[in-house]
Amino acid sequence: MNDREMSCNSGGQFMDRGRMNQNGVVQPLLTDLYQITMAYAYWKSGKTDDQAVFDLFFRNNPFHGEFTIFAGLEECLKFLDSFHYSQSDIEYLRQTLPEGIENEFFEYLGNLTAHDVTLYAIDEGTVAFPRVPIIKLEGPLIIVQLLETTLLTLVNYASLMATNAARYRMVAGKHVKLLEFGLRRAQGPDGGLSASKYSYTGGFDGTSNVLAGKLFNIPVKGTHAHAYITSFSSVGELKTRLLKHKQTGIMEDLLEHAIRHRQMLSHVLDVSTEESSEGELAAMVSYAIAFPDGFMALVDTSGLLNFSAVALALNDLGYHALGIRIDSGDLAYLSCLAREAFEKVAERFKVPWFNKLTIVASNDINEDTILSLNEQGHKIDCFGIGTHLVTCQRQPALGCVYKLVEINGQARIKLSQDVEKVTMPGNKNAYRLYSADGHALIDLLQKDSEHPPAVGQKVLCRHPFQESKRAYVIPSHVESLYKVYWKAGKICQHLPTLEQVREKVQISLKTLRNDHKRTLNPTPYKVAVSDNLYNFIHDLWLQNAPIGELS
Ligand SMILES: Nc1ncnc2c1ncn2[C@@H]1O[C@H](COP(=O)(O)OP(=O)(O)OP(=O)(O)O)[C@@H](O)[C@H]1O
Ligand SMILES: O=P(O)(O)OC[C@H]1O[C@H](OP(=O)(O)OP(=O)(O)O)[C@H](O)[C@@H]1O
Ligand SMILES: O=C(O)c1cccnc1
Ligand SMILES: [Mg+2]
Repeated sequence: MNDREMSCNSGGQFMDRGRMNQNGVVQPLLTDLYQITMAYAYWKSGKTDDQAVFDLFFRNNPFHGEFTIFAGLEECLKFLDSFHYSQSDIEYLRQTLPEGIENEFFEYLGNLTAHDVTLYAIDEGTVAFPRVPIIKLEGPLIIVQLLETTLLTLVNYASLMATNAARYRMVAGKHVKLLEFGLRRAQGPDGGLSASKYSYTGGFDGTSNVLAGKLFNIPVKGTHAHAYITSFSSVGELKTRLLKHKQTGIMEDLLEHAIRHRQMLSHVLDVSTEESSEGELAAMVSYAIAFPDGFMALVDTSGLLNFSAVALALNDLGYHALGIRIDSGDLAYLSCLAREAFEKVAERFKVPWFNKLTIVASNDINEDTILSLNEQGHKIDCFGIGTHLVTCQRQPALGCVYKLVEINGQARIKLSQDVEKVTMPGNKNAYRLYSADGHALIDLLQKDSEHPPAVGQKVLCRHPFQESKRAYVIPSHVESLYKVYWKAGKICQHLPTLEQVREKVQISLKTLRNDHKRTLNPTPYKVAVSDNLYNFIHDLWLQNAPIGELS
């Protein structure tokens, strides 16, 4: 039994604690069958030592936006590090692949590692743009081909999720807290964990997903569900009403305090005590007894009276409630109503901290809901967002692809009727050119043999396919986008923590002009090729495009 099997059998799907962890389900067989059948055919045709270059890139930004956040790199590196077919993998392949596969091939697979591969990538957490490879791999054709599907599955959802989260963060503004509540609606358990991890990367503040909290060191947060309220129908059901005073240590009847305050509050808030449910009061009292320092209650329209009564009762015993969650109705209106009520109570009962009670809102929230709530004016401090965040409702997949661009030093181009799908051939480098005010101006792809662009020097940037579209750029700063992350069997960069990647996202987004980031009709960010690469692509295109015949 190898390490991987042991770690799965010992109950943990994920290994290690703390940093970004390798998911146990990520292993060489987590791929499409055709990668392995191609590997055999490559092997049979003597291509074992062919040297290939593959680009991993996407063609369109998601969510009708003009940027994408690159995420998933660390998982890719961990995958390369552990890449190895176990005995049982080989056994399974023997039984599964078509008959007649030579035994030596299985021996070859059994000894295969990613040690001869070199991986270049842009930093995880940076903004990325269509056609600029976010990862570039060099190495023996068979192994680099075998990595395709797994790398794509590690990057596509991670980047989509991080981008989605970053967009929610942009519309919510930096002062509102964002919590990910999506596990129950996510695409399965692994989708749920990835959603929690990468929504944190993209700018969320925490998750309700406890396992994600443990594995990735993400803050875990939560309130309570409707079930807790509806599980009580009267105060008679309370097994205890007693709570120790925080300072004196004397046990007091919390319910009694709450009922007394409820009478007075009903005048202040202009709500009759008849309108508020006794079961709800019982539920809130019992929850407050369980969490006197962390009392956060789910309120329906009528719940403000009971909440305020219990919060004032807690105050009598030396505790400060945290706030409420609203999960139905008009969230803008109800949040304003709640804030107004809290302000009244703060003044009338001389409890200034009541002004600062947190108002959490949830219920099918998406980017548009937040934009609309912003327009209407609201008093929400925190959004709990599930379904639309984790399922990426507006666009459920990012279309990263993995294309062969060079083999044995020869550039390869994939032609298509659709110009969008023509690949950028050859081994390339990528640079981001910045203006004097620190904004990213353009991403420039060059042949790897070219000199990098230099600060203060005019560089011709050409649209890859439209001859007349070109511009001179004099960069104030040039960023070489690729770093070697994996070489000779080793991760060769210091890997940032999840927290650092999260910070990187915000830093990187700041370099983008606002018109690239706005939600409605954002301006496309320019991606260009050097004059040299332009001519190279078009010569190769002509060489490879068959000449038609008219008859
Ligand atoms: N002020 C508002 N502006 C725009 N959208 C809102 C506003 N308030 C709530 N919403 C959204 O409107 C939708 C209301 O959904 P729905 O009518 O199903 O909920 P509800 O009936 O209020 O609550 P429940 O979940 O209890 O059925 C939700 O997607 C919510 O996020
Ligand atoms: O709405 P989301 O963005 O997915 O956020 C998570 C939701 O999950 C919970 O209730 P659930 O949806 O399970 O039940 P309910 O809304 O019908 O009460 C919670 O009350 C939120 O409404
Ligand atoms: O803690 C919460 O309020 C929560 C958690 C998951 C889903 N909905 C709400
Ligand atoms: Mg719901």
